[in-house]
Amino acid sequence: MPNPNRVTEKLFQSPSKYIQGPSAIHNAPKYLSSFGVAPLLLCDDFVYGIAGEGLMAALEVAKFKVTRGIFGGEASKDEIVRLGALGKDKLVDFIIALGGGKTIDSAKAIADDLGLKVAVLPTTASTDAPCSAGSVLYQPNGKFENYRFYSNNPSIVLVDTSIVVQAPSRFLASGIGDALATNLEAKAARNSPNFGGGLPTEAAVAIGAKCEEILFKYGRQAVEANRAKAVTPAFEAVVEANTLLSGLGFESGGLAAAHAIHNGLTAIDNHTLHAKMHGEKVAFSTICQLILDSAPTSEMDRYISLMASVGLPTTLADLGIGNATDEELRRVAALACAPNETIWNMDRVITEEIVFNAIKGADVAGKDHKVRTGSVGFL
Ligand SMILES: NC(=O)c1ccc[n+]([C@@H]2O[C@H](COP(=O)([O-])OP(=O)(O)OC[C@H]3O[C@@H](n4cnc5c(N)ncnc54)[C@H](O)[C@@H]3O)[C@@H](O)[C@H]2O)c1
Ligand SMILES: [Zn+2]
Repeated sequence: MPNPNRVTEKLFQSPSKYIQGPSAIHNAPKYLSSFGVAPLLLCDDFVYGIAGEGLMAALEVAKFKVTRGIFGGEASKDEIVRLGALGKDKLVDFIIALGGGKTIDSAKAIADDLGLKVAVLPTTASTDAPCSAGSVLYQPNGKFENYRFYSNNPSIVLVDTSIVVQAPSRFLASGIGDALATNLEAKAARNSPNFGGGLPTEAAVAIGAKCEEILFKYGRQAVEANRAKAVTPAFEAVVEANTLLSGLGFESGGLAAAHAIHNGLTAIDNHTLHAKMHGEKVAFSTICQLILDSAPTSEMDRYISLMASVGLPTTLADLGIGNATDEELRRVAALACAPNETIWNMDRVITEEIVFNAIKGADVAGKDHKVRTGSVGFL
């Protein structure tokens, strides 16, 4: 019987404009002039100090009437309602997100609530948040709450690499962990609808592959450049891979097991684990994805070597849960297999038992790699 619900059309979505370069923030007034005259500038106190103050001054010179919204640190409903009320009260006509993934996710939600456009100015290259039409929301205590999807992507994403290079290299490495999952998950989810509800286009497939190519070519070199605070061509390439290519690649390509297992890890209550960055948890989960993909050892080694070379976790112990019991890992697998999870985008047979075994298989693959290379990691 033909399935009447089967999606047949392809769909690709993206921000309207992406700008990246050293000192790009100086051109923000020019790029933002078509959006309105009274932005709500959302950033936390730390980011205000390193970039917000300068941006605010430049916008005021260009005659924008800027309202500063001080982001409290969690992408929670409470925070979104509080800052949305501020924006409404001050009659703002567009939103600017300046900061990391949580600031960006909150700004997207505020813009959607107020029916306004959002301009995203990431100050780290640590996640896929800048380009996507979605937010990951949390409870004020940091527990995952829900995903929220929007009909539009951010209108503009502007990345100033002179600011991003000032961030600790752990942020760039974490972005590499997140971006390394993109191509593998898109390949595993090739025949399932993407986040826009259509099938992946050839462009999305090519973007995922290009993203991965750049990470293997320049990932380690970029992290070293970041440590030296040097904006080099390798650094620029990896910032683009982490931010633009991975963002477009995951949203229009699709996610699979790696992000589902990342979400499943919240089933374990462990402080060290939860202090890990998004991309660090995704890195280990990507090894699980490789196991489920039946990747040969040589292929596993290629990914694990890159992860290890930039300090990403490759074992459960690296994540702080080396002593996790089978019962705990089964809870991770169960959560990764929740009905709405992206793991179901995969073509292969998936059960909680298969995922539990993949987690154990990934852990021993990471351990085996450490023994063979004598590496101890430096996280
Ligand atoms: N919406 C999406 O598509 C998507 C995709 C992936 C991840 N995410 C979300 O992104 C969030 C993680 O984002 P994150 O890793 O950027 O962390 P984050 O937003 O929590 O930021 C971490 C810290 O970095 C600081 N910071 C920002 N810029 C800095 C700089 N240049 N130098 C030094 N410190 C700086 C901030 O002040 C903050 O304290 C998670 O909530 C995750 O769920 C969203
Ligand atoms: Zn991610």
